[in-house]
Amino acid sequence: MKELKVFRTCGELRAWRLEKYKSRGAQKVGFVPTMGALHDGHLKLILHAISEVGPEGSVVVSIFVNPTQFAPDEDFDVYPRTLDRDLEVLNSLDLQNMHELVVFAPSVKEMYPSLESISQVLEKGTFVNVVGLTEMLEGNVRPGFFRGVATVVSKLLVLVHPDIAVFGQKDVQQCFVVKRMALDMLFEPGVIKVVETYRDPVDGLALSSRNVYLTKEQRTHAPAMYRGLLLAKNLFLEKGVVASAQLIDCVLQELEKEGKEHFSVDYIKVSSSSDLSDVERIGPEGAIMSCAWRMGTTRLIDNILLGFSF
Ligand SMILES: Nc1ncnc2c1ncn2[C@@H]1O[C@H](COP(=O)(O)OP(=O)(O)OP(=O)(O)O)[C@@H](O)[C@H]1O
Ligand SMILES: CC(C)(CO)[C@@H](O)C(=O)[O-]
Ligand code: BAL
Repeated sequence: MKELKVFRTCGELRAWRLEKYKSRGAQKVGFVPTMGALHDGHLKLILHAISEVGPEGSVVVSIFVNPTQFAPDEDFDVYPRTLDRDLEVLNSLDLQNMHELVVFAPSVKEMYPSLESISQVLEKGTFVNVVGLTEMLEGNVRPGFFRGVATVVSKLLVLVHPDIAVFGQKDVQQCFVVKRMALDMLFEPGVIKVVETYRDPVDGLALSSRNVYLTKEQRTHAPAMYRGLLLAKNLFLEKGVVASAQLIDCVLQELEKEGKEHFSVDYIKVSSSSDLSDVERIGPEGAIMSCAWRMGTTRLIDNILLGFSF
């Protein structure tokens, strides 16, 4: 079994990356950014990166709970931090088919050296902001969220300089935002790859680090949202229904059947595949149907693609 390399500082990661360029320039580097508390959804992204870089390649997995994407009333302080377990999970992967796996687990001070931008009171510091694409859906409910994501992802891309960086479709708006940021900030064309959502094989609930917050009862009700999304997808594909209101109603009916008191819905929307604005009818370019809801204090998201793919 090959040893994992674990770097805690930007300096160590930079030095490693420089060595890669110097030694064998043709080796590919894949990158999977995460906030840790690794689950099988993350592992799918890592396996995807491993298969893309090939046996000579390296994959960097970052584990960093990024303070700038959490609002003051969100769960930054209690977000699951399980680094030792995460390292065990990564160590147990079969690494025979690849050159090396690197974990980058920096401190907040490493990623935000002036510490200015992490202040929730001061509006100071350096940020990357994707204006447009970030104000609706998740951005409407979590103002500042995508500014934090775009900022940290651009820092990480600068450090790792990967050939490919892999993101999960579960966070569909994040995929749009990161792709646009990479395009506009002149990162390598095509560097951002999106991998489909990995779901519980039995009931289809999208795996998420936040699922651990669900009570047993909430967990049994949670998959109804995905069932609703699938029924809507079926209406679109089999019956040619393109009216957003009808598709949204189909999801709401499924929640009603499950008991709508279990779901506090933030939004269920059908959005344009070019700029994520609301659409009334789905055109030939397809659309994204996405939703966010709360079960008690836990907030979950999910989506399906209708006639569109990344
Ligand atoms: N079920 C999943 N299938 C595929 N990718 C996923 C899945 N869950 C998370 N990811 C992806 O993993 C990457 C890291 O996500 P993150 O560490 O925030 O995990 P998470 O489970 O989404 O956590 P949270 O519940 O806090 O949103 C992101 O690109 C995210 O889209
Ligand atoms: C991309 C990311 C690691 C940036 O902090 C985070 O938003 C996530 O885990 O999806
Ligand atoms: N998975 C996206 C990170 C977040 O929800 O904070």
